[in-house]
Amino acid sequence: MSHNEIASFADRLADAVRRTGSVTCVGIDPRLEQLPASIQRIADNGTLDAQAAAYTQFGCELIDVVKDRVACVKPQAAFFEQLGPAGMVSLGQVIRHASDAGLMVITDAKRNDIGSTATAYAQAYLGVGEASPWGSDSLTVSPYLGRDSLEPFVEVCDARAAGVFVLVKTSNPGGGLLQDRLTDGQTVYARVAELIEELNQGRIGKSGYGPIGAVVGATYPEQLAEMRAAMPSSWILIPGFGAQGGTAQDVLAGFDDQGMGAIVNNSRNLIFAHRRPEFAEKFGDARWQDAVSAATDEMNAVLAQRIS
Ligand SMILES: O=C(O)c1cc(=O)[nH]c(=O)n1[C@@H]1O[C@H](COP(=O)(O)O)[C@@H](O)[C@H]1O
Repeated sequence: MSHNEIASFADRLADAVRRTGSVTCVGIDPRLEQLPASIQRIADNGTLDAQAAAYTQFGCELIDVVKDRVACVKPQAAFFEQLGPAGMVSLGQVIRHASDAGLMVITDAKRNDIGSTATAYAQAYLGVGEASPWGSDSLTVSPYLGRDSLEPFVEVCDARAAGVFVLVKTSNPGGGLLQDRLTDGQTVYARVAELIEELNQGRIGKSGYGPIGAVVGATYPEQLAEMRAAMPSSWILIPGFGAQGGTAQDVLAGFDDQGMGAIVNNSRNLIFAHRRPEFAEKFGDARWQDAVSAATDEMNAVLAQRIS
């Protein structure tokens, strides 16, 4: 399929959310020691290649479990990079499997650099089908290098119907050291939001959203409300739900009045659901896929109840 024939990233994400009735994003953050025993066994010989094979198997099986339950997945590049070249091949296989399964893929690699280098990152990651070697619908990026570092991503988003999620207000406790600083009477994160809103102008699709999304943590509900208002044209990726303490109540302010415009990531509490006491007893390690589906259904239900 040519990228010229496909709808914009923002519109495809809106369609996927509507089709699945889910705003959950399943974070694919594999950690060897937390994988089910049947998957860990693949890595028994202790090599990075074997561990990468385990990550591929886990990622693909996980995708098969959630593909009809959620709109999108977010593979976390760090865990794959940690394994060297074999891990990067595994990341590519997992992205491809998700895309083939009809899921929207956000590759979480938090990339960016000076403009000319940013172009290379954008070309590498963005665009499905034959458009890019990684084949992601979207990528997380840092705004730290300024507007000219984001513009190459915007150009590639335009050319390939792709999207990015720019770090605005991150979920970690220390993010405020820089993000909350006041400059000209405005926080740094609010200045980033202003830039995102500017970049989306002229690019807004029928969903009402543009290709430049924002990352705002579930752990900062007040700032999430502030950012929803500041960026009416921006999809918000909300991480920090579950393991980091964010609740359904905390993420409500990220949605528009149609219950759209935001997706809520959960990694550990979904993908390792077989380790959570309430699911461990019922399903155990051997039925880890059932634990993932139960945890995903539960998160979908809790969010749907609050958002509607
Ligand atoms: O960009 C992200 O997705 C991200 C931004 C942020 O502010 N906080 C944050 O936790 N993340 C990512 O979201 C995932 C959260 O994982 P869990 O805490 O296991 O749900 C990890 O892959 C983080 O790298």
